[in-house]
Amino acid sequence: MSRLAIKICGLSTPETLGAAVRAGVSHVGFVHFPKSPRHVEPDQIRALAAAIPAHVKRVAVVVDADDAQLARLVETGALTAIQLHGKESPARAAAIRQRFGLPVWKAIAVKTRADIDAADAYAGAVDRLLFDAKTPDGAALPGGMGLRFDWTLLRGLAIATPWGLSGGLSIDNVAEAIRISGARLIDISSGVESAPGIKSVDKIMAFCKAVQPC
Ligand SMILES: O=C(O)c1ccccc1NCC(=O)[C@H](O)[C@H](O)COP(=O)(O)O
Repeated sequence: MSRLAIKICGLSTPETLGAAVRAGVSHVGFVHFPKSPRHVEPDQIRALAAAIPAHVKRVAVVVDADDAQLARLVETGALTAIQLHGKESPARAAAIRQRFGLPVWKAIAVKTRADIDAADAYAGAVDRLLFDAKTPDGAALPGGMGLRFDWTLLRGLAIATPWGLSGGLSIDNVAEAIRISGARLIDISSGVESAPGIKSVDKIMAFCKAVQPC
């Protein structure tokens, strides 16, 4: 079985980024969305990414970003993928992949099985799907809220597009989430924070340790 991939999302300091790298993550995520407490500007991403070894992939997280915003992020030269976390259509996702020449991930907001089924529309348009919990109408953010969905909805999922699990994961529940869902990539943000936007070195370490036996 392939090694489990871990993405820590919403990193914004050299200390916590370094902890994630030491803990063995495969991916780090930089949120570029001004309403988020985890928001980072392209210059910060460039500086932060400079200290990351090449084997750790760097994902920019955006919400319905226009081409100008995406161009500023891609021009940092720091990214290995773009994660679309808004209401981007399959056609828009495919156009972004074509225009910017980077792998594109699409976050799928999940509450019911119908949401998982609807992800089929992105086949061929994106490189990875990230199943995340649907946030309530009017929520401040479309992600990073610590909400989870019914992981059994992913059991036995047979789709060609690589996928990952996100939403409400924590040190205490991640092993169960992996066992139930069968995910081989997991993504976490608020579960390794001491306050919104403040990542904890200790929690990052403990989370990665909790994943190791899986
Ligand atoms: O984290 C944010 O602030 C954020 C803001 C806007 C769009 C997406 C955002 N996060 C995306 C992620 O990939 C999070 O890791 C994912 O939603 C899981 O978050 P959590 O439930 O807090 O682990």
